[in-house]
Formats: sequence, C-alpha cells, structure tokens
Amino acid sequence: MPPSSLTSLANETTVPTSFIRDEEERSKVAYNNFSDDIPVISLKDIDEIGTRGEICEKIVEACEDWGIFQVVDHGVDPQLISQMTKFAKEFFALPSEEKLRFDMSGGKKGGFIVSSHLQGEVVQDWREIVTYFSYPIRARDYSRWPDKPHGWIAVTEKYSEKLMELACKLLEVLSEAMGLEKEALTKACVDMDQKVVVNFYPKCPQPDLTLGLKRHTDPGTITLLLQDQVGGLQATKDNGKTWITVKPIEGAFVVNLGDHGHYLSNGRFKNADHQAVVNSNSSRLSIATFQNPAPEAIVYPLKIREGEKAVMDEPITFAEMYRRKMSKDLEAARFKKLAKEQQIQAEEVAEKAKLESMPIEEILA
Ligand SMILES: O=C1C[C@@H](c2ccc(O)c(O)c2)Oc2cc(O)cc(O)c21
Ligand SMILES: O=C(O)CCC(=O)C(=O)O
Ligand SMILES: [Fe+2]
Repeated sequence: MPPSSLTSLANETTVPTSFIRDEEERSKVAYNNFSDDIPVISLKDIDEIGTRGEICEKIVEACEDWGIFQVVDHGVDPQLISQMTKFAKEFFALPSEEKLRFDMSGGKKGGFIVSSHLQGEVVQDWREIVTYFSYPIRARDYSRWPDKPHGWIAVTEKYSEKLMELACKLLEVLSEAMGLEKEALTKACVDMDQKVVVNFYPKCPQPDLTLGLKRHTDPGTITLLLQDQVGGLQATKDNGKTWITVKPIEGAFVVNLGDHGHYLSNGRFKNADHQAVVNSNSSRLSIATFQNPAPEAIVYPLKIREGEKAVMDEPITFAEMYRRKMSKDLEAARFKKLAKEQQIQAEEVAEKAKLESMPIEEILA
C-alpha cells in the first residue's frame, strides 16, 4: 500500500523501499537534459487548404516515427491553460485530509490517489493524482470532481470542452492520412470518452532510484498532455535502449498516440512509449487528457494496406483491450518481483552451501 500522501515524504532524505525500482527500470537521462527530437508543430491555419497539407504531413511523420509530437498555435486560450494549472497546483497544496475526501483507493471512479490508478502494483510511482471522467457529459459524476479550490469545476469543464475539440481536430488529420473520411477515427470511438488525470510529482530525495510514472503506453486513442517548465517526460522509440527528455514548451500540448490509435492504424502510427522521471530540486505538474473510445467500441484496424497483415487476431471491445493490457502489465510486474525473490533465495542457498563446505580456518580467517 502506498502512503496516503507523498508531499510529506518530500522532506525525507531517503525514499521508502516500496518506491525503489530495479536498476534497468531507472532513468538513464537527466530530467532537464532536453531533446529537440520530438517535432513541434504549429496548427496555425490548419483549416486553410494551402497550409493543411503541410501540417498534416508533419503530424503523420511524427506519428510514424515516435507516436509523439507537440502542438503550438492550437487555439486553446492561454488564460484557460494558466487557470487550469493554477487550480491544479492549489489542489495538491491542500492538507492531506482535504485531498483524501476524494480518496479513490477503494476502487471509486475518479478522485485522489497516491502512486497509481492500478491496484496491485508491485513498485510505487512517486506521484499523486487527481482524476475525473469528463465525457460523455451524461455520465459525469460531479461528486468525484474536486470541489476545492473554489472555482476549479467551471474551469475544468471549459478545459475539457476545448481539449475535446482539439483532439477531434487532430483525429480528423489522422483519419485523412489513412485515406479515410475525416470522421473515421471519431466514429470508431462511438461516443468518445474523456478522462483527465492531473499528475503531481513532489520533489524526491533520491530521484535516481525511482520514477514518477513507470514506463507505459497510454491505452486510448490520443492523449493531450500539458506539462510545466520543469521537465521529466521521457520517451523511447527503441524499446527502452535510449531515452530522450521532451523539452517543455510554454503553452504547448504534447500529443501521444495510444494503443487504440496504434491498432486502428494497423501499427502504422506508434503508440508512444514513455515515462515520467522526478528530481530533487522541484515538484512538477502535468495534466493528461485521455481521449478514449467508448468501452463497447470495437477495436480493429480501420485499414490494412496492401501487403500488410492485421496487427490484431480478432476484433475486441475497448473494455476488453484495456482489461487485457492492465492484467498483462500487472502480471509482468509480479513475474519480475517473483524472479527477483527467487534469484535472492538462490544466492542465499549458494552462499550457505559455500560456507558449509569451507574449512573452519578459512571461515575464521
Ligand atoms: O495514470 C495513468 C497513466 C497511464 C498508464 C497506463 C498504463 C499503465 O500501466 C500505467 O502505469 C499508466 O494511462 C492511464 C490511463 C487511465 O485510464 C488512467 C490513468 O490514471 C492512467
Ligand atoms: O507527467 C508526464 O509527463 C507523463 C504523464 C503520463 O504519461 C500520463 O499521465 O499518462
Ligand atoms: Fe502516459
């Protein structure tokens, strides 16, 4: 079980062992060693015939290469962005008991939790989150949306609406790039879900031993991530051999393609492989807006190009896809833990056997 608040641990000198990751999982690149590899794309005049083609080309190239790009000139009001960020920071600065009024550790849909939305994780993430489901509107449960700081709900509603519009615009481009009608991807989502996860990564006394958010791909179609200027989002496109730290750009959104986007494009667009690292100098805030298909939406490639084989064996619902992914992730983590325990046990047995066969003079030497 993770602690009920992490902020209180930020002033310790060591991290509890439940946060310590195996060496191969730890960060290999500094949180502030920024890379320019991820394309930054201006969406200015995206609806003009003259410029649309050029912008689309850049987006498609980025999706084929990394599954990640950043967008600027996206039309979301900078004031709305700064209000959203300000309220989010204020929420995490509230006393623990206020945040725990929204505790979701008992499996509640939405609210506040330390470390992970997944139950049964073996190693804990160095983060606190507050999350709420914003679309479809008819399914909103405002009792799980934080009501403090006062005024945040109105801002989150507006933010959700604007990000839904931006996501749909980006999905139009990707649909066209696949040679499909521009509504193809949104239609495949049936009735698009939106879930907002606000990540707060407190300062960490031993950032090299842990991660803010372990390596993963997002399950849905597309994620729009707003990050502050601290840095910590890292991506790999060679299965974890090398990593880059995404350069924070004021007011930009990082766009990540998720598993659903990857499957629907039959693997042509990558599902961004990423993680978040922490540091000992400052806390960090990021706001992830996950655009997901409805749970009953069928997941299967919308187009299989000539000479290609389908990346999926059969069509399944998004709910089933999500369930399989999460149980695979947890299974892999448990298997790793077991293998580690067995290795320690084997080393202990070998050590004991060595000692038993040693002459007493050698042991005492
Ligand atoms: O918090 C996250 C991040 C992310 C995620 C996916 C898969 C993982 O194994 C993992 O550790 C993190 O995507 C999410 C998707 C959700 O539906 C809710 C989340 O809280 C998250
Ligand atoms: O905080 C970050 O930079 C990454 C967040 C993320 O990947 C997520 O919430 O899924
Ligand atoms: Fe993510």
